[in-house]
Amino acid sequence: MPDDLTLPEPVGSFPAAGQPVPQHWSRCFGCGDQSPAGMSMSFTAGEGLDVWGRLEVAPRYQGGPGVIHGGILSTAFDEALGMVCRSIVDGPVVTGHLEIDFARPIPLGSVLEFHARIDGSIRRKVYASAEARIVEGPTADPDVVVATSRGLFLTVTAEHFEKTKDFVDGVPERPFGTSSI
Ligand SMILES: CCCCCCCCCCCC(=O)SCCNC(=O)CCNC(=O)[C@H](O)C(C)(C)COP(=O)(O)OP(=O)(O)OC[C@H]1O[C@@H](n2cnc3c(N)ncnc32)[C@H](O)[C@@H]1OP(=O)(O)O
Repeated sequence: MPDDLTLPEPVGSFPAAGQPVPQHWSRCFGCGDQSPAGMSMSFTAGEGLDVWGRLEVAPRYQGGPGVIHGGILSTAFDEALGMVCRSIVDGPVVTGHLEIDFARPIPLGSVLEFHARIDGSIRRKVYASAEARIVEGPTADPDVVVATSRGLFLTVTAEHFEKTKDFVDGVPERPFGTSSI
């Protein structure tokens, strides 16, 4: 992380502390309410440049026997870190780099709480970090951090999605999306 980062003021569009942070896109796999196979994560604004997120670990998120798939957990962190960028960016961001440390197994049936914060920004780059705790479920302990993450997000313009925006319901000539099978 660069040592010349700044911590901007929150943007006016970011909700007040304790208020829901709305989905950024209804079809988003992480937070969208029109993504039936998605994760339906919800978010609340924190006191500063931070958000709280919630994920119910459904049985279909299974990786190893009885535990969450690491890719699902990575997706949840991606979403939480992207969401906190909204505290300082009034426009779209995309993930440039994402890293995860998996500290404890997370059983299916858990409810995970994410706390994500802005570490700083410079030019188009926003650095954020987060941790996750199990707050409900068989091994719930709000004092134990079960995973941590850091990410770099880049602000982009609407033009970034220009070539893909017509594919929101799938690629028409390819009924199974972009797969060749
Ligand atoms: C409505 C609200 C929604 C907000 C809420 C959003 C929540 C969404 C949550 C899900 C988000 C996703 O999963 S998004 C999907 C996954 N991500 C993607 O598809 C992105 C694919 N990658 C790209 O399109 C591109 O590589 C970009 C846009 C990330 C960067 O390309 P670019 O725009 O040409 O930028 P570029 O000039 O290369 O780099 C700009 C600066 O960033 C640095 N940089 C770029 N990439 C990296 C990198 N991986 N690691 C380190 N540094 C990097 C460069 O060194 C440079 O630093 P310097 O010279 O300034 O020092």
